[in-house]
Amino acid sequence: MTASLDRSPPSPPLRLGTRRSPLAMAQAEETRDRLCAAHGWTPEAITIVPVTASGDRILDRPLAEIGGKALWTKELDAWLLDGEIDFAVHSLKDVETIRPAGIAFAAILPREDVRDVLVGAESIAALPPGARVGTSAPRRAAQLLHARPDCTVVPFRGNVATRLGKLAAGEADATLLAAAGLNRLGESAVGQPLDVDSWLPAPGQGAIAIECRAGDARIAGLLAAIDDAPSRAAVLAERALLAALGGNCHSPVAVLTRPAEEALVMTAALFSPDGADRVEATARFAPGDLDAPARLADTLLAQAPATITAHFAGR
Ligand SMILES: NCc1[nH]cc(CCC(=O)O)c1CC(=O)O
Repeated sequence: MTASLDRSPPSPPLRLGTRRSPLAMAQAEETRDRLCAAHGWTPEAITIVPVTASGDRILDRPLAEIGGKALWTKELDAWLLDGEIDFAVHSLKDVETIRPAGIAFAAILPREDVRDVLVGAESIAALPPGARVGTSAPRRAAQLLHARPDCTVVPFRGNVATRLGKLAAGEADATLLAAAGLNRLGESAVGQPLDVDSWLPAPGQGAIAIECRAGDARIAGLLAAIDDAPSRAAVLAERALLAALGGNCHSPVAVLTRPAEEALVMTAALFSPDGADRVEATARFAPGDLDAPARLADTLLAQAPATITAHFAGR
């Protein structure tokens, strides 16, 4: 990361769009701080513009059931395309695989802890028999039921604090959250992180994506200063896998891409929604090679039973 020579702040200030949840606001502040540090600006150089997303308005149904597209990005996409904001910050995990024409990733911030955290028990094995586990993520539900078919999944929607509140109120015995979200909210002491060798995260988990209008060279140039190339290579590979599977952010797919001596190593697993079936495969490829993850998708689907392939459209 190199500081720009021109330290005069932009005038008028740049407008950064974000969802309103406490985690989204923390991510927006992190983005503003990194951008100001990279360019030598004071925080007034960037105005944070909060937007209520449809996904935050509808809280009584599982997301997979609402089914609508772009629940977290629709409003910010419109504001970006209309020029109401200059750039938008998202949890990459929540960004649809196919983006509107006219919107481009301008930066991926350094990836946070990628792991899921179990809150309410020391480990998956230590969950009491028949434990009720709160989650609305099909991936987490399938992973849990694969390891512990005796457990019951309780639908758990809402932001991190809401879910922890439901757990405290006894609506479930345990819940699963992303370490990245907890860390960014200053709640790193909550729960037990799950080892990635036995519990893979979601595609793009822990990464923050910053988008601008495609062709906006001024904003793209400013954002390039905070792009983290290794994180970008890993998460774009995970999105390429998801796209080739014909999956979306509600698909029971778990994946992690790790750097290994000039290469990336991707391990991915697909589940049937009830967790009964699971297939896994690993590939090693060069950063930037998006055909390799697509081939890994083919390999996974070729070895998967119909209980799994029924939930992926393939290529
Ligand atoms: N599905 C909601 C969501 N989107 C991003 C995060 C956490 C931050 C991240 O994974 O980058 C969370 C909460 C969670 O899964 O616990």
